[in-house]
Amino acid sequence: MLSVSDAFAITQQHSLSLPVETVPLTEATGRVLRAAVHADRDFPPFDRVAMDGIGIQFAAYASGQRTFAVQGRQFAGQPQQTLTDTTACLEIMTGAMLPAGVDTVIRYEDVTLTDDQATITIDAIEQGQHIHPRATDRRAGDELLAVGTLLGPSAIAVAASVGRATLSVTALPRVALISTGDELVDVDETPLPYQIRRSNTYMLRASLQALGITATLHHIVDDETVLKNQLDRLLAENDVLILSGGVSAGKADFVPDVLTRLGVQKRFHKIEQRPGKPIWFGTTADKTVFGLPGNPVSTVLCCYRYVLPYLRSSLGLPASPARYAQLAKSIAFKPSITYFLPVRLTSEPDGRTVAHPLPGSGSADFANLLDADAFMELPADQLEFGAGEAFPVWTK
Ligand SMILES: Nc1nc2c(c(=O)[nH]1)N[C@H]1C(S)=C(S)[C@@H](COP(=O)(O)OP(=O)(O)OC[C@H]3O[C@@H](n4cnc5c(N)ncnc54)[C@H](O)[C@@H]3O)O[C@H]1N2
Ligand code: MOO
Ligand SMILES: [Mg+2]
Repeated sequence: MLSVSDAFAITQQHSLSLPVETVPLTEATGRVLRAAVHADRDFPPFDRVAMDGIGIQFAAYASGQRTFAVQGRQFAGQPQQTLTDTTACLEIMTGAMLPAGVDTVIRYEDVTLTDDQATITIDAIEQGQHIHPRATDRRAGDELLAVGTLLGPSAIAVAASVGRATLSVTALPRVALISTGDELVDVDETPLPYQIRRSNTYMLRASLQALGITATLHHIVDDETVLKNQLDRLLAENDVLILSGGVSAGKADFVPDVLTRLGVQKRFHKIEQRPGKPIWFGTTADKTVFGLPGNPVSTVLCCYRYVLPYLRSSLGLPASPARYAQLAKSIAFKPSITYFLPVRLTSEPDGRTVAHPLPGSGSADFANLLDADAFMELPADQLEFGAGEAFPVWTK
């Protein structure tokens, strides 16, 4: 049977080639940049006053002068003024252009100001202080935002500052989430004694929302013909189908067969792991199908470990942020398959991330995941896992 790392590699080899689209700056948050953004001017674009106060020529101060006649005021948003009398000063405000002839700024806190003169009250004045010189941060033409940037608040601010009212980003895939099973009723229905409400597709929808993807929800009964017809239609209308249930050994587990008959090429079925062993993955030339095992904990694990990384790399992001944690206490797991242990992560004062095991009562115990916030990946070739040992953790 396939190892976790081989299965992961296969999913990554088949990541989608999504087109580029243009979106308004105000709607670009959380999207992935596909055309670099460059500085249209220097950063800052002029010698910028960094403190409210007075501007002088340092030479006058150096020669012992402490009291300066106030020649005028330079506000932010005004064209540059000139200090014409090199023994006088100009009042200047943060964000203003540095007046010509001024090379040193002294804060209001460090002067006494009367109607027409300012007297410096401190001794430690340095030439050039409180000036943010032109182009010290970035130069015109510099690349500010690279392709692949996840657009967060700072990136949006930088794009705004260089006049980008629109940005080129990866188009979002069309994703359908499909529950299967005759035992399942919708959230607003009252289950009969042998029924349950479906929850997996709602979990998946919530997970995908973090990537900006709004997936559609569907349910299909355990009937081969109905399944085939519905999946045929959903394949035509979407880039990615994510199914839950119907992939194991039961007499109503039709999903793998039906997908094959629809021309979806199986890339793997089953991974050496617990939970989530019966996962199915297949592709066509431009579509991808995940058949996730129906047990809710398996669905969550497969979502965190395979589906979210797949969608991230399809969008142009790193597949998975490498995160590690240390086991809070030792654990034994005998079968030589990868064990994904539900854990609660804590951040310790010494900087460590510690994983507290919450094994729960198996892959149907999804209430356990209310306390767990990640799965720790314990490798197949190890049977005992000691307190303090570090392993990767997978989360939303
Ligand atoms: N003979 C074998 N039986 C099973 C095996 C096996 O290897 N041999 N594997 C077990 C494992 S492991 C898992 S996981 C499950 C996977 O089952 P399926 O993917 O076929 O899923 P179903 O049979 O449809 O349902 C399983 C379970 O999950 C519940 N479920 C399904 N969908 C939802 C949903 N949308 N929301 C909430 N709960 C859902 C369903 O009611 C079942 O209880 O198979 C084992 N069996
Ligand atoms: O692998 Mo199944 O996911 O244990 O219930
Ligand atoms: Mg089944």
